Amino acid sequence: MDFFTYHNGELHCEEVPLSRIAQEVGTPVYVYSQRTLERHAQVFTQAFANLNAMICFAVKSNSNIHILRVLAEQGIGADIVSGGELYRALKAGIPREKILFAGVGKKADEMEYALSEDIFMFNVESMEELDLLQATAKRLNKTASVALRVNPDVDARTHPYISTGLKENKFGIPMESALESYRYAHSLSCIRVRGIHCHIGSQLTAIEPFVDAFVIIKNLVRELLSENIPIEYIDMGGGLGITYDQEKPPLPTELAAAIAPHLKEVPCRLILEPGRAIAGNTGAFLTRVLFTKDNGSRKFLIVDGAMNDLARPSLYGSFHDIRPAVVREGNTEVVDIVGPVCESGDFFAKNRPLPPCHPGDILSLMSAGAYGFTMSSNYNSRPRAAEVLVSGDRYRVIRQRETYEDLTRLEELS
Ligand SMILES: Cc1ncc(COP(=O)(O)O)c(C=O)c1O
Ligand SMILES: N[C@@H](CCCC[NH3+])C(=O)O
Repeated sequence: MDFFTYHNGELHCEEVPLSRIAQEVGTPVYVYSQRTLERHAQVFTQAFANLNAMICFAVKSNSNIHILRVLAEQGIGADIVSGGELYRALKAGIPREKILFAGVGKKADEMEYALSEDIFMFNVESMEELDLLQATAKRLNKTASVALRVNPDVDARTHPYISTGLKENKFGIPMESALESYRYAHSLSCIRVRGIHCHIGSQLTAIEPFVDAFVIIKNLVRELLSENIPIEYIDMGGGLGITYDQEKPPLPTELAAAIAPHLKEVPCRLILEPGRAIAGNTGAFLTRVLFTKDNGSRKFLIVDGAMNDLARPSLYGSFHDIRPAVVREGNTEVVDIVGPVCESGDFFAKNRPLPPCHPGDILSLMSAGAYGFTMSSNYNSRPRAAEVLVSGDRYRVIRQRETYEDLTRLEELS
């Protein structure tokens, strides 16, 4: 459920008409609904409350510090993948004891930063990484709490670019060597083994892959415990999908119910790292129609947003619902919605039926709250979009639109 709805033919975010934001802040612009964000955080947290799960939001999905602050107020922690995300999480007031550091390629300076901030846990993905963490912790006279990320070889049945739990993927430690890797980790003086981590992919719309992976992990945990290797936490990562189009992903309560009987069999606390399920449907991306163009066989709407602002359609062929901010009467037309970037891959939708649109009209690309702004770039020297947070009948800019000066600021060397 979200709070983007039409009133009298005008699309609103909570009580604010999107056309007003477009007019006052300009386009392209990301608009987030605080009420939706809070609701999603609460629904997710409550679904797993009986299981006493720790919820760490995947900062990569939306890293604006104002969004993170809203989530921190809901008691949510952070799953980070870089020093930059750690900086943001701390700045947003996420308590260090709720911060997990994941990722296949952590650098020594990032480990040093995280160790000096005493974060909760590192999710380690290779033995070389473990050695570097041991050496770094030793140098700083610290102990690093660790979970090893294992790769259960389970098919998440999602887009291949965001499937991470198959043997062919770069993520995690293979199941065959997991036991041996844990024994080694347990022997290191500055490593405290505390958990096990697994994340099989993103935008999952079936429950079975989660359960299959959980059962594999549970069995491994039993083996580890029998060797007196202490596993206090099972971190199942993120991955729960959302509805972009017609998908019917499991509800958080359904996922909780499916995992609960297995979790009972081991003395571990559950950790989850949702990104999209919390942030995805809290955001919309607004773009203005610049021109229309009919080349005889196709009709194009050329808009002022582009693949640099919202990469998902170009990158994965993803579907985002597109709604006019103000609905015009008239016959539906089938159009390609494309941006100004010099690539044919710069499109938001192809062959999409839309009500009639004219230059100046505002279109809203829905479900853009996760992996939207965070994946944006300055390609074609396009300043990145502004971000706005709506609460009730008010809104505030939570990230200013970049300027031309911002584009060259770091190149001014003398
Ligand atoms: C380790 C890890 N945790 C959590 C997430 C968040 O995933 P999602 O946004 O699908 O919940 C990701 C991204 O897929 C990830 O790689
Ligand atoms: N960027 C991807 C999700 C990646 C998940 C990263 N672990 C998307 O937009 O769907």
